[in-house]
Amino acid sequence: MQWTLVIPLKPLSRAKSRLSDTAADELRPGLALAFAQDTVAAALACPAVRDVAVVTDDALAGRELAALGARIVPDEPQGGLNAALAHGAAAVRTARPESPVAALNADLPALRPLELLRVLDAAAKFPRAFLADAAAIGTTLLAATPHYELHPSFGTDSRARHRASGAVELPLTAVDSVRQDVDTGADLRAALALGVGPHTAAASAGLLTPGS
Ligand SMILES: Nc1nc2c(ncn2[C@@H]2O[C@H](COP(=O)(O)OP(=O)(O)OP(=O)(O)O)[C@@H](O)[C@H]2O)c(=O)[nH]1
Ligand SMILES: C=C(OP(=O)(O)O)C(=O)O
Repeated sequence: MQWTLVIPLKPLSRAKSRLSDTAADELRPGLALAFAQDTVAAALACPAVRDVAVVTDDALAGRELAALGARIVPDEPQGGLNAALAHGAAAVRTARPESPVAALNADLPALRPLELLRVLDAAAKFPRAFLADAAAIGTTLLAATPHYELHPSFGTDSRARHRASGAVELPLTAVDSVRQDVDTGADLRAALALGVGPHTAAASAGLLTPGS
């Protein structure tokens, strides 16, 4: 199955507020962009991914992610994360009604294409399926196969909500790079330990010193 991924990205100036104890105000927009660049590049390198649509109103991020090969969809609803995802999925299905679609967070800087392949192949067996994040509280990926709506319910405690909505939780092991979202300094440290993409490696150089 060849998937279209929908990746939401809020304006960089407002992104990653929970990293404020790790990265200063003037550094966080660049970090958020780097996370998104590494996420999009790894997603596009996955053999099960046909294309990537990024829902964002950020002009700089739009240019940089389009340069990597993503389609940019303006965040027309202006209604937050789930409205942006539903809008992106609808745009995809308008163009290709039979397309399998999956929402993927933009903050997965350690994402590995072959781990994403395993997740998407597993998701292909169910109408709707999701992968819990590394903290086992949230969600990093929510997938819907053809003829099924995504019905995204991301945000705090989204794992329980997605499960309650009928989506099947994928019980995969060894897909840490798809689960490791970065919200806090501890998350960034965990992602760096897994191995991040080049944009995040450059943007985070010097941020976390050993033992800090
Ligand atoms: N297009 C769009 N994307 C959003 C919106 N809100 C959040 N996102 C994206 O959804 C994902 C998860 O978002 P959050 O965890 O709420 O926000 P964050 O910027 O990653 O981190 P915090 O500021 O620390 O909450 C990230 O990829 C965000 O960029 C929105 O209103 N529109
Ligand atoms: C939006 C989510 O992630 P975050 O932890 O980045 O808020 C989520 O887990 O549904």
